[in-house]
Amino acid sequence: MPRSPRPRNLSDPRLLAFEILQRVEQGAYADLALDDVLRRRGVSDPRDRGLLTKLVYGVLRKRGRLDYVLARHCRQPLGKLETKVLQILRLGAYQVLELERIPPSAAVNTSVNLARQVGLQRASGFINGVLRGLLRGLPQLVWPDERKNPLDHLQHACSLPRWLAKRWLAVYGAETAIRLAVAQLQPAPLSLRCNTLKVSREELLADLERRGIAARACRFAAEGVVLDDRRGLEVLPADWFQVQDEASMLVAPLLGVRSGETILDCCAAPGGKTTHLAALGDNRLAITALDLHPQRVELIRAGARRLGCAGIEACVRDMTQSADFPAPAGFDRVLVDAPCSGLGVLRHNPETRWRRKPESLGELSALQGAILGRAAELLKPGGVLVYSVCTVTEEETGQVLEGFLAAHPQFVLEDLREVMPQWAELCDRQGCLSTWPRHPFLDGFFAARLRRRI
Ligand SMILES: C[S@@+](CC[C@H](N)C(=O)[O-])C[C@H]1O[C@@H](n2cnc3c(N)ncnc32)[C@H](O)[C@@H]1O
Repeated sequence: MPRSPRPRNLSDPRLLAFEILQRVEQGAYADLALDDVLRRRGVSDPRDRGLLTKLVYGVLRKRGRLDYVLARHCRQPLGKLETKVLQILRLGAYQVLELERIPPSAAVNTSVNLARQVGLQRASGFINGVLRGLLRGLPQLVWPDERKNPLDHLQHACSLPRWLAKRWLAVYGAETAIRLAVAQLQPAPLSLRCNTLKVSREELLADLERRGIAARACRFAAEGVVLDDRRGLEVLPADWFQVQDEASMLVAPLLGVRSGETILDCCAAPGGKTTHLAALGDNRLAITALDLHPQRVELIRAGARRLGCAGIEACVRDMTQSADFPAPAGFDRVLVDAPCSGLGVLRHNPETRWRRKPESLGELSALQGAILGRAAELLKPGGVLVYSVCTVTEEETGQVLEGFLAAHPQFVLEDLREVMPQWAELCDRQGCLSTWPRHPFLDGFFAARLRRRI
């Protein structure tokens, strides 16, 4: 007689991780799915919350490594397995290979139990067999050699999809590509942008120190703080900071806003850079913040309210369409922080590496070009236009820029090494900001500053 499914412990981190990974498989964003589960299921024990976060992000980041090892102990190709079974195998393999504090036998047993809890008792013997085989084979495990076979090393040891491994190898060479890929396997540091409308970075750091919470100033971003202790998020007043990666904090200052100016932020949601611009302008700017999605425009408004930003008007607009609003050539400065592949923010959104396909880069490039062209019409002669993306693929950076400059001879590219000499080491040969590959521990951001001739 088949055994009946085990009763579910609804706050079991492994069960919740399995559910989240299933949702991600169906298209959800890992961070949103995780937040949603933490909120609705009330996982109160901080250790359970920690394990759940580790399991979800770890499996997504290291999927390439896990699959390499699992494939050696599974008679069928992994692609032929039922997705739910593969997910449980990955969760089990992740605990065996990467979580030293979980005894390997416990990792196997809890995986078998998990299979029973989710109605996969028929696969529990198979899961047990594969994971026990993996355990036995661990002493013989050899990763592809980084010198002899850097492509396989990037794919399997560094967990990149093969197409991306090939690209990075071609663009950066083996050593740099591997350094970059290894850095993207680490969790991102928790960095905050200090809201200078309310507090200075020195005051914020001093406050954290008084509370015994370890934190330090970011290296490049003037308002940036890295928190070594997540408790900082709970003790600081909510209007003192915005969670934001250091590389993302480098974009708004490139506009060089001045008090009283009119600013257009074309792709503004959720508003990290809009609120940064408001702070840089000391709340004395008129900022029009647009985004395609109404629910995301709400996020801009909520962020502005929380941080005490004035002068922001947030509206729903499709920037690829020629609309009657905003008025042509009306803005002193324009930011196009365009929708992109997100291949520079793999530490924050680890599912992107598996979701993104090389075919989509051409479409994104066309979309970015269309938005940039429309944005250019809205800038005053003599004004500054900043184009930025959280990726560094040539299609979405150099090619967009080249196409734009060819079609808009009234624009010139400015050299950011002159505008921001303190960030010269973050700039490429054209004088555009390009954090990778020199700084693999920042997110991969690209930004170019253009000026419209008078
Ligand atoms: C990289 S995100 C912007 C991040 C934002 N600047 C920040 O710092 O918080 C790109 C945004 O572009 C928006 N978007 C996509 N297509 C658009 C379009 N055709 N017109 C306007 N916004 C668009 C997306 O909804 C998304 O919010």
